[in-house]
Amino acid sequence: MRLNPTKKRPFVVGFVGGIAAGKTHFGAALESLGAVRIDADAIGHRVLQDPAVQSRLCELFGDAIVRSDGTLDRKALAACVFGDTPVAKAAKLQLEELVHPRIHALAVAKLQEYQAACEPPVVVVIDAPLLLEAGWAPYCDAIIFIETPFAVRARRALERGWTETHLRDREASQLPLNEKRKQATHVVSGQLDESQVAAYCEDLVAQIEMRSGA
Ligand SMILES: CC(C)(COP(=O)(O)OP(=O)(O)OC[C@H]1O[C@@H](n2cnc3c(N)ncnc32)[C@H](O)[C@@H]1O)[C@@H](O)C(=O)NCCC(=O)NCCS
Ligand SMILES: Nc1ncnc2c1ncn2[C@@H]1O[C@H](COP(=O)(O)OP(=O)(O)OP(=O)(O)O)[C@@H](O)[C@H]1O
Repeated sequence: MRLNPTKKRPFVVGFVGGIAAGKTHFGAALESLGAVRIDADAIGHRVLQDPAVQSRLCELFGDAIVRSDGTLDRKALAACVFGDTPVAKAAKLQLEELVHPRIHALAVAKLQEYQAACEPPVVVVIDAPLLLEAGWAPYCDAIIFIETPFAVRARRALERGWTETHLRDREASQLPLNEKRKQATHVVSGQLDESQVAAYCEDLVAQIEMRSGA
């Protein structure tokens, strides 16, 4: 039996950049053109709801990370793991050792599901803030760095309820921006207006379709 020899493989786009650079924004624009998006933050939040994960987190960080109604307090957990002290750094490693393999397995399963679909999507977007750090680059056909100045990102993060310190603490624990930029295959401004973002994504999809002969 031949297995659908003409079936096209989806083109996988990973977005990287600073926090609040606009990765999800570009991903959503691609989704509106028919792409599907794998959202690593959302998968991470699901993993944190796993009772076995929660119980291990309580062993590691104490019961204060769980609210009185039994749900995990992500803000409290964030306070344990993001910071410049050796204790916070060790705590972040412990959290990542616990959740990253689970996030990775779920994301890869999702990617394989899209790849095996009878009618695979033309584009799969991987929206993973730690795409490079967590070793997901080999899954990507293109890695797009979104270039957005710190001041703009700080304003966006503020609107999300973060302080500048939150932003700096988290960003300090990621790969430096110049390194992310270096490892990318494309660079785009994170300050494009809506119609420019749409035009960029339309052009990208057109190039991908042309390449794959779709
Ligand atoms: C620490 C947690 C509980 C904080 O939850 P919170 O709701 O405040 O943040 P959220 O998950 O929405 O992440 C927001 C942003 O923080 C940054 N961030 C999250 N985790 C990390 C990390 N381990 N290292 C560096 N930056 C991180 C990312 O830029 C992310 O987009 C949560 O981020 C978490 O469980 N992180 C570990 C899992 C992880 O690494 N997720 C990233 C996807 S691979
Ligand atoms: N080009 C843009 N113009 C105007 N606002 C934007 C633009 N790009 C992103 N934003 C806004 O900035 C905020 C952060 O964007 P987004 O969530 O896409 O960033 P992110 O890189 O995915 O963030 P994170 O690092 O937390 O995953 C959102 O409120 C979004 O609507």
